[in-house]
Amino acid sequence: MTQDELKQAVARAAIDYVVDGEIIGVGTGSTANFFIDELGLIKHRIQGAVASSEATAARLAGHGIPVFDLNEVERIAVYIDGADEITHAGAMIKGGGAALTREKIVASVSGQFVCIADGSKLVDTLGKFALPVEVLPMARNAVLRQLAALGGQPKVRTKPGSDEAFVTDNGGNIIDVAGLAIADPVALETQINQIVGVVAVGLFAARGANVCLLGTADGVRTLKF
Ligand SMILES: O=C[C@H](O)[C@H](O)[C@H](O)COP(=O)(O)O
Repeated sequence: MTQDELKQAVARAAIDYVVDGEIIGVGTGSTANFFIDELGLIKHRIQGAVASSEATAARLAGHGIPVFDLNEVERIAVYIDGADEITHAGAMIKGGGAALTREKIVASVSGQFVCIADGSKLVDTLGKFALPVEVLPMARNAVLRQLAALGGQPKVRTKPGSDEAFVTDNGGNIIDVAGLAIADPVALETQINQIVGVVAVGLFAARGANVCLLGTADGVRTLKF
């Protein structure tokens, strides 16, 4: 099976976690895109969705799914999203697509976090994937120096084919920290959250996934945490 087929399989399996009549929290990225396409097929069953990025909002709207502003919504039953890495305990690195801050916000008000990922994302220790951190632009270099002190190799993400800093949906920049072997994800998440100028860190450990639907050659595995 190709990686896309594995992503499609978990996206389809995630439909079982959609709660009828509710508003669904929807993540960002290639796996989430497969999920949005599946959600489009059952859109009559839901009230609508809250998006974790402008790209996701556009794709949802393209399927005719009503997109709600989070400020209009009191509670979200379930949040469904991909991950860049996930451990056997449900801690994740997210933000490869730069949507980590809105993803974290939407996930924080959701009852259940269902992670959908192909099998390559399951790891024993987080950190092979460079850890994304969203920062306020004026604090970019100050935060970069503090992140370097943690032992990794931080680098400002640039726009494709350019030396200019990449700009997120929130007007922030992203610093990717390579070379961290993350022994204690909750402790590192707390530590990075305390750096002034950080908007959000792509470690989802204090609030990790409740369920992971993992695409493997033998079918979709369900991990519960
Ligand atoms: O910012 C992007 C998100 O955190 C994605 O969920 C993550 O990067 C995984 O994306 P993909 O499903 O494309 O591997």
